[in-house]
Amino acid sequence: MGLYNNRIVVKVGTSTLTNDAGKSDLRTTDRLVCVLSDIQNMGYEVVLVSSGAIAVGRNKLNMTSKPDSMRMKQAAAAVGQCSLMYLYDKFFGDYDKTVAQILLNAEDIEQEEKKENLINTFNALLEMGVIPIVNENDSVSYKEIESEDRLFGDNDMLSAVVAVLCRARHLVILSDIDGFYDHDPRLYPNAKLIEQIDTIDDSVYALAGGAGSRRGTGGMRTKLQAAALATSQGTDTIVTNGKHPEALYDIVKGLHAGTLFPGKI
Ligand SMILES: Nc1ncnc2c1ncn2[C@@H]1O[C@H](COP(=O)(O)OP(=O)(O)O)[C@@H](O)[C@H]1O
Ligand SMILES: N[C@@H](CCC(=O)OP(=O)(O)O)C(=O)O
Repeated sequence: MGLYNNRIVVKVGTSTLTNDAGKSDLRTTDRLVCVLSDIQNMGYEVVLVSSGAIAVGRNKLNMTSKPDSMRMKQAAAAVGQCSLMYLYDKFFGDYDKTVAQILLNAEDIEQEEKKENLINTFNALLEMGVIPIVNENDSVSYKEIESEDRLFGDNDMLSAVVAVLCRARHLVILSDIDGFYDHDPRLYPNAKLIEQIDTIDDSVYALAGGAGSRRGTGGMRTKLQAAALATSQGTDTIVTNGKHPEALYDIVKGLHAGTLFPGKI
């Protein structure tokens, strides 16, 4: 079965949704919501994979530092997910859009029956013009937050899984940086942006460092893993800067933005 050419999955990371003080970056969030709504008005089906629950919860609970213990992270996620969805519902509502929340963990796609149900739910929502907003089910799926051999790893991988389930033409991973560079630009100021990567092999993984900010997790390594999965199923994957969500207009038109990992089939 082929891909849906008008279907796009967009992943946004914590580092885009929050500012340096750890509070919600309302302007960036609203601009992203505006562009996603506009793209849907242009005839595209949009799925948003959004991180941010732990950071937003942490802020709401006045936790001064990133919680170390699993129970505090899960508690922060439970509080933050609620606030995050309230914000999305409000912002998307301003553009006359309806959103839905889908919280997932690895078991939900490992079992064939659950996976089928999930695909049916996505399709039903998209047919009705709803914008599904997906996150890991952090408050129950401790494996996803902590374990090394986890399937989702973090939301980069989750977004690739969702793009594959939805058979989306495009997966766009919005980060706090313009794309994939030949070195981590935070450590190497002369690093150069790579516009297209056709093969994700060990030499490419060797260029990828970890998370850049206190708020992000995974860094470029998990984005490469996500791109490897999505492109193996034909989905074009783009890593670009979430501070400039207008790039999504170019991407749906097939124009260049950030770093492109072309789909393989
Ligand atoms: N080769 C690379 N190219 C670009 N960024 C890199 C690279 N290696 C490591 N990074 C880091 O990855 C960070 C983005 O990932 P992350 O901090 O997890 O944020 P997000 O919230 O977007 O997932 C960048 O800010 C950058 O410091
Ligand atoms: N599920 C977690 C986010 C985990 C994650 O992958 O974060 P990020 O690297 O900011 O995309 C949350 O909502 O806080």
